[in-house]
Amino acid sequence: MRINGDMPPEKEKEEEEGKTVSLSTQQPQKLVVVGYALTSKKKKSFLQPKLEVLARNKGILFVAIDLNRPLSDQGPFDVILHKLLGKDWCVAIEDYRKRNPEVAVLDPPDAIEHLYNRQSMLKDVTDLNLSGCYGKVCVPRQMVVINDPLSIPHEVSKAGLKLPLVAKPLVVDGTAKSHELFLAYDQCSLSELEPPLVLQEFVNHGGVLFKIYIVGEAIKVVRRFSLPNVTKQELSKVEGIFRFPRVSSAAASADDADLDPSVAELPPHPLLEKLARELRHRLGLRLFNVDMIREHGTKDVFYVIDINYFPGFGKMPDYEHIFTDFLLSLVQSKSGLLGKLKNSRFSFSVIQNGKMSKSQCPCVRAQELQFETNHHFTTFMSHCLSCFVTTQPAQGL
Ligand SMILES: Nc1ncnc2c1ncn2[C@@H]1O[C@H](COP(=O)(O)OP(=O)(O)OP(=O)(O)O)[C@@H](O)[C@H]1O
Ligand SMILES: O=P(O)(O)O[C@H]1[C@H](O)[C@@H](O)[C@H](OP(=O)(O)O)[C@@H](OP(=O)(O)O)[C@H]1O
Repeated sequence: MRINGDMPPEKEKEEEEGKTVSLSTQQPQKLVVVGYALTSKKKKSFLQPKLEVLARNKGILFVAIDLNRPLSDQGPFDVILHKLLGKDWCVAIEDYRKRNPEVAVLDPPDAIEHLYNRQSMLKDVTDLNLSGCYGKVCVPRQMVVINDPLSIPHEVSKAGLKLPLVAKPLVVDGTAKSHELFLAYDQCSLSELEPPLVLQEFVNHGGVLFKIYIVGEAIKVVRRFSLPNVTKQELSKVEGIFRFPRVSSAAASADDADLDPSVAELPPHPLLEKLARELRHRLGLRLFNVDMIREHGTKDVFYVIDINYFPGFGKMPDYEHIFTDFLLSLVQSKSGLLGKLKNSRFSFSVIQNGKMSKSQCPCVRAQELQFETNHHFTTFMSHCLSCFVTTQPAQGL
């Protein structure tokens, strides 16, 4: 396909081979091929026509990965997007990532796995210190119950958790059951719950929740309806455990609703910037969202209650622009880093010695790696590429 005038012969050849597309300007662009491995539900919500059309106009092509064929026989891909459960997929994509460091695989399966457990999911937030960022970000007090439901009332009182409590299945595995949540008003009824679960203190927040979507460096925050406050009076009168629906995941946005301004005011942007930067780095992920609430009656005390990998981006305003820009930026920063690595003194010493001391590591997570074989070096390259995209440019390069 050629839309515009003359083109150098080598470009012409590339284009005939289907590797480049010409857009409306004079510059032919290399096609960015994005392989995706998503459930049919996720494909439907994410790969909407408005995304595919804009992507095509920007030279990005989405290609479905065939799960019945080896990944290595497919592609070549520039980027892989994936959200599938199961050990087999994790092993296959991890292996592919190691062997193909030039492909931006979003995201590493072990980092995604970290979010599939409601205990580990919030750990990085607990460790954060965002002082001086116009607000405080906490995690509700919570405990994990693995077995023996009859012991829950005693364990809860021993831990000093305050009622009401939100009971959430410990593991989030994409099933409807893993999103079945209960609100418990009294201690005795807690023994009716089915472990393994997390019991989390309910934080009054005025019925509005902030969903902070993170796509690489981009942040988008929206308001959603959430559970109403539980008053002291209600707590003293009501007993039992009550299942509640996925209220904040409904498509209805609270952005245009007539809300109390002190409840509706968005969290300060510098706070969100810092939170996103820290979590991107600590989690090693580029595609996620954070559910955050403001403690009712405060201006700047926030709680993170949930973090989701590859959430419903289709509901994020402008997602098609944000996502396509992100995909293009991945390809650009990747070629920049490869060039730097090839020319750097650092990569030379790694290849020469076949080993790297900890002090030479350009990024935090690479410190865990040792380079005894070429394969190890390839692993590092793959790791470092993802680090480069998620964090600052690596030191020493
Ligand atoms: N500690 C809490 N205090 C107050 N409300 C809470 C708390 N935890 C959860 N909620 C309410 O319950 C809803 C669902 O909780 P959570 O996001 O943890 O579950 P989920 O199953 O992972 O939901 P989804 O994946 O749909 O975002 C929240 O959006 C919020 O309305
Ligand atoms: O975008 P928000 O409001 O956060 O809600 C999402 C959930 O958090 C995700 O867990 C859902 O994705 P999965 O069904 O792949 O887990 C995701 O499903 P979707 O992508 O099919 O819309 C949403 O339900």
